Parts: sequence; C-alpha cells; structure tokens
Amino acid sequence: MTLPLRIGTRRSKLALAQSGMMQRAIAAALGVPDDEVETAVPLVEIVTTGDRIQDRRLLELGGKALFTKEIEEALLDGRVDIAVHSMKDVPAEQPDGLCIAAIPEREDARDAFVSRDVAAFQDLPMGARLGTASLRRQAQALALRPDLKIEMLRGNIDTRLRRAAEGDFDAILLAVSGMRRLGVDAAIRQTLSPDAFLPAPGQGALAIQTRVADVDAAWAAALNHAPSALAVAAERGAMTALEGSCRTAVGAHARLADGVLHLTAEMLSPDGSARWRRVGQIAAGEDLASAEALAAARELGLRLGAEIHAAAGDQEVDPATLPG
Ligand SMILES: NCc1[nH]cc(CCC(=O)O)c1CC(=O)O
Repeated sequence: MTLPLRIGTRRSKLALAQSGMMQRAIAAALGVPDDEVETAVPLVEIVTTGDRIQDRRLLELGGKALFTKEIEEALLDGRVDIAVHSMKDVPAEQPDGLCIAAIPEREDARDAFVSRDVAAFQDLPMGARLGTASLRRQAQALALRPDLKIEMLRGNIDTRLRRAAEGDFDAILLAVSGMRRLGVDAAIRQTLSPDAFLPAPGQGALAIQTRVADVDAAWAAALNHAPSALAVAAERGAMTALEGSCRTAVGAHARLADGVLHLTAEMLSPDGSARWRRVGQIAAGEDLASAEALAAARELGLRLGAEIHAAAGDQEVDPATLPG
C-alpha cells in the first residue's frame, strides 16, 4: 500500500487517543520522519450514527454496528485505508471486503473500581449504588454483592468519571485500558481481580481494520503482536459460541504463559445468581503468528463457549433486568 495511509477515526477522546497511538506506530514501522507523520499517515475524523443518536432505544436497536458503519463505508469507498477500534466493540463478523489485519500488544485487560468515597469494591456499604451500562459488570458485581443497586451509567469515560466524582454513584466500573489511554488512570482506586471480574472478550486490545486486499501490508505485520492476537482469538471464539452481545453477560480472558494458552470463559445470569464458567488450555505451538495457531486458539474458545452454552441453555435477557 502506498502513502498516504489515511486512518478513519471517531471524534471521541478515546478514539482519537487510540488512533493517534497507531498513527505513530505505523509511521515508525514505515520509517516516516516525525515532521511528515501528519501528511503520510493522516487522521480523518468521521462522525458515526452512534455518535449522533442520543436516544437509548435507537442505540439498542442498532447495537454496536452504529459506531462503526460510517467508518466501514469510508474504508470500502477508499476514502480511508485503516480504522482503529476497541476490540471489545468489534462484532463477531466482519463486513464483506474488510478484515482485522493486526492486533497490537494489548493493554491491561482488567476492570477498574472508581469511587469518590470508597477505597475498594469490598468496602462498599450495604445497598450502595454502582453505576455501569455493562450487563457483564452488573452480573459479576451482584454475584459478589447481591445487595448493590445497579444504576445505568452511559456516556464517554470523561462523563462517567465526572459523575462518579460528583457522587452521583457510590462507585463505577471502567476498563483500566481506556483510562490509561486517556491518561486518567490516577482515578483508579482498585484494579479488580480478573477472576471475580472476568474481562469482556477483547478488552484492552485494539483492532486494526483494513480492506481484505491490504491485509498483508508491511505495517500490518509490524503492528501485530502474536501473543495478543492469539489470546483475542480464543476470547472471541468463546464470544461467538455464546453469541455475546451487550444483551448477554459474557466474560472471556486468555493469556499465554510458557507456550500454553489458557482461557477462562463464563456466562452469568443478569442478577449474578447463576454463573457458568469453563477453563481450558492448549499448547500454543511453535509459530504463534501462524494461521494454524490462530485457528487452534479460536477452536479452544468455540469449544469452551459451546460447553457453557450447553450448560446454561438460552439466557434470553428480560429487559427489566438490564441496568437502569
Ligand atoms: N464499551 C465502551 C468501551 N469500549 C472500549 C472501552 C475501553 C476499554 C478497552 O480498550 O477495551 C470502553 C470503555 C469501558 O469499558 O470502560
């Protein structure tokens, strides 16, 4: 692929921070001098339907895809060449013609506990108000503390932090990774154990999306981090088998240690009273970046996800149990 390489990005602070990081990484991989980065690898801001819609119902109808639709159209039209997404927000299936070309080294996958007055999750007083929009975080919190009152908390990270600082909630839960990328991780009171708060599939990872024709570009190989890509493949395998969406409480976390890929995956009932968890591992193989290694990781995820699905049955979510 020839220069310029244009990166399509949403305008949110987190999207701009993540796209900016990848802009610098791609420029470095291609040997672009510092003063030419903005022209060789420019950022192109795109407003998505998801950014425009304020109405919660419409957002629920459209789901995650509303935040990516316009960027994917720009990729397919050739107006931009690259898009950077939070992997957690990328649906299981890619649209025709597009693919994930690289997964860079992942940030911390864990959740953070943020509160004005309370130092740690276990110190929350009886009946405390916990703000989150995530069914997974709701269920995992209630599994430990059924007395908590879960309240809907939407908006970007800054908005959520402001509301926590103003005492609208006793505490909120956010991804460590997003807070670090925005430089607001000083607000983290406690990093939650990934066992109790098993992270969302792909949390902390980025997805570099391109046209299928550009999948073998030199920058893609330079950006990809094979251990992160393997872990994400396993987690997304589980997500796919569980039809993970914002309407199911699903966690999946994989890590590579001494050549072995370990995966934990789980589904919970929205009130946290039921929990189906499976752990499994495979030898990661000689070449971590090979198609075979990725396929084996995904298979591990699909298998554990299918086992969980079989044990749990269909957990159709009653809207009355959603945060709010
Ligand atoms: N759904 C919102 C979202 N999507 C990606 C991140 C940042 C975390 C990441 O890199 O996975 C966040 C915010 C959050 O969950 O706190």
